[in-house]
Amino acid sequence: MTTASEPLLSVRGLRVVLGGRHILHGVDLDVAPAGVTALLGRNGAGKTTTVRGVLGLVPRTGSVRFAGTETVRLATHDLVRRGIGYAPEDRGVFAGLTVAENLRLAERPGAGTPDYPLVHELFPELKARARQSAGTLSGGQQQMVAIARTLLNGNRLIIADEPTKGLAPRVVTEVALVLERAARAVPVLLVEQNLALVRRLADSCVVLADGRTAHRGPAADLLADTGATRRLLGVGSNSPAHEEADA
Ligand SMILES: Nc1ncnc2c1ncn2[C@@H]1O[C@H](COP(=O)(O)OP(=O)(O)OP(=O)(O)O)[C@@H](O)[C@H]1O
Repeated sequence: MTTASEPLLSVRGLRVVLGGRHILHGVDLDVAPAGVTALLGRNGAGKTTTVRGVLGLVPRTGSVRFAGTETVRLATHDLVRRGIGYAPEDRGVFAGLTVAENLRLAERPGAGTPDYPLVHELFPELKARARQSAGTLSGGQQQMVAIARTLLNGNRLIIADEPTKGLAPRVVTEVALVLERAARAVPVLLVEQNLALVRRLADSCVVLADGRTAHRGPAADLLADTGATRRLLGVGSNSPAHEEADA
């Protein structure tokens, strides 16, 4: 069990080798038991591989403690059963199915009654659009479906991998609202490049560079330090290109 001050997820010295190449050389990160923790880094820094390492989708070494238990040797299905929900970068929404069918497919046997009351409370729009084909939803609404699926099964942590990638600024604002609502219910590890979104949502952040943790701390401190964001992320924290979510 975790105590209130203990991280929900604590990763230390995470290493991953893929195709004979060392991709992660020692990633350290903590996710608090509430709010949003942002995972940042330039393209190719190792963010997605870190998420895949945490979920056991790639062979990894080091320590991955989740809810007080060492999980680095556990299989992915065991981690999922323990309450880690994942919203992948491409959202993984089935375009030919309705919203209700997409949600039904995410119900997990053995996870108790699917928490539709929570999903409908946070996202009433999904109830209203239950019979609509998911392929006809906007990018923001599809992201809502992807996040809602992670909330159905009583998960204790949601990992959202670049939920705003490729979305228009207006849709980024919609996704920010979706994540804000989800984070009221469950802590979120948010992989994100959009610093305006990080500014708006994240309490703390972890920055990766070349497969290592280069910075950890309160998100506000990093974003207030233009020199650090330039050095670590290659952008100024007030760069207009990264302010879309404030619109
Ligand atoms: N299966 C693989 N085999 C070999 N190299 C890989 C594999 N998967 C990823 N890589 C490499 O590992 C490095 C980190 O990739 P990763 O996708 O984790 O970075 P990222 O920070 O998520 O990047 P992006 O922001 O572009 O999505 C990259 O150089 C990538 O080319």
